[in-house]
Amino acid sequence: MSDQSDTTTQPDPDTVPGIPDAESLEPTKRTIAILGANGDLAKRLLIPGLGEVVDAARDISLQIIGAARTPQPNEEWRATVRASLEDAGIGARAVDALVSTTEFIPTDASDPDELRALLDACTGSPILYIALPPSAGRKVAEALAQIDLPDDLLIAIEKPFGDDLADAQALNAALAEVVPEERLWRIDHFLGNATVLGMLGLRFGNRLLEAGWNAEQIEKVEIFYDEELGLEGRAAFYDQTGALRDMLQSHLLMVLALTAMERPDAVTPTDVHDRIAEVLGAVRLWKDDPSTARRARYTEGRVGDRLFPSYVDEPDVDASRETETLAQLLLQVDTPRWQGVPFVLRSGKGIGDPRREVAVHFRRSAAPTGLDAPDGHSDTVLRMSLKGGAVHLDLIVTGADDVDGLRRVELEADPGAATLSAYAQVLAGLLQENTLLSVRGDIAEQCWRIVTPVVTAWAAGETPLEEYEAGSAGPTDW
Ligand SMILES: O=C1O[C@H](COP(=O)(O)O)[C@@H](O)[C@H](O)[C@H]1O
Repeated sequence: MSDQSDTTTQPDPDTVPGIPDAESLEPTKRTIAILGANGDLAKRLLIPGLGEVVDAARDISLQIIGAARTPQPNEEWRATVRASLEDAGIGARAVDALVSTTEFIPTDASDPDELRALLDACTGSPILYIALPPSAGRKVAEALAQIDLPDDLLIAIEKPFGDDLADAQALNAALAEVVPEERLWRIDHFLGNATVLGMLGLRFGNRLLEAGWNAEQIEKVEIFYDEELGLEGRAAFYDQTGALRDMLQSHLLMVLALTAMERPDAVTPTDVHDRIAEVLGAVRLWKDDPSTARRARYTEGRVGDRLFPSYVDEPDVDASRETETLAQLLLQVDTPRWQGVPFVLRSGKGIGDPRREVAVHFRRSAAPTGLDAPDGHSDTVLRMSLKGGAVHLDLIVTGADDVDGLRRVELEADPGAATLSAYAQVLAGLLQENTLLSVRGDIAEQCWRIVTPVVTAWAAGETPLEEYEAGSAGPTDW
């Protein structure tokens, strides 16, 4: 039985540490040169994200340079930038400032001389933003290693960070030849999600939760990020990537890390990253068994008012590839705090009524006989939404006139909408030179280590690729 209480608590934002405040950006003149500027990511997320930061912070001066191998007239590029910003609802002042200064420079990202020319064209402190497929990152790093670089250069690189563990290690080594770690941002926009970093405030700002955040009190943790979206024309990227690499290997493991890590001494990049690395170092597949990981892909179905073809019939999909559109991992965290607690991570595309939350299921209390909740679920559940940041606590209470009539009520704490989207929040960190919301190199490698046995088992065909109808809830019997 579920019941919506009207009890709403509003946490004081000042007590929740972490997310950089866009209003507090220092006046800076920067140029961000985007390698892969004609890609979907640049237009759909990166340029709008930069627009959001410029819109929110009046004192930042940013120039965007688009760079890609295929030449593009400046006028065409400016129109692209304008459309991308306007479609995202960026204010006219920021749109005009960014469009009036942007230019396009044709660049072969593996050619040292062309990279040198690109950096020379930057009028502000340069940021080289690598928005290219994982295989291209190393070539860029190797080309950069052959030229003199400006001392103030920052490098950002998009996920997935490499194709596998060995590739991520090689990419880390190549990038380390070019810039020190504190000038390198591995982008994972989930770190800018208000819920994810807000986890620090929620967990460590509430003694009640802090005291019960362990295996003695918690039965299981679910981290779900299902989406209604399907392939959306991204076959070139997604068909070689799949849900495990696209969502779980990067984003959902970061969410797990913030959920399960020990308390950092301070919310500084070093302290937080050390705690993240430590907890991820203790994560393994449940009982080290790759068959606990599951995969599936959608078949034809209706999602809302859209009719999805089967994944294999989507344009440019190679049906022989066995790409999964939904992946689930069952993990254990081998720290004293989490012995025996399963962590379920799942993300799927083409899901109707998708769940996007961290759900912490507390163990059942030893209520006296006769006080069991009528629906059989007497456990308390804390749900942290990964879309919007609201926190819900499902509690069991006694009915007002009936001491053994238990019912479930839901308390909601909604911190309200963040000024910046998750993507823009991470970009604000980059423009502020704050690495808190960047994925440190060792952390990126831990993420790959965790999923490697699954990648291997799936490549060997050891786990069946199941099917679910687009628009359904996905497989529910796992
Ligand atoms: O990085 C990615 O994330 C999105 C989901 O994040 P959202 O903030 O846009 O909801 C996912 O759709 C995409 O496949 C993936 O590459």
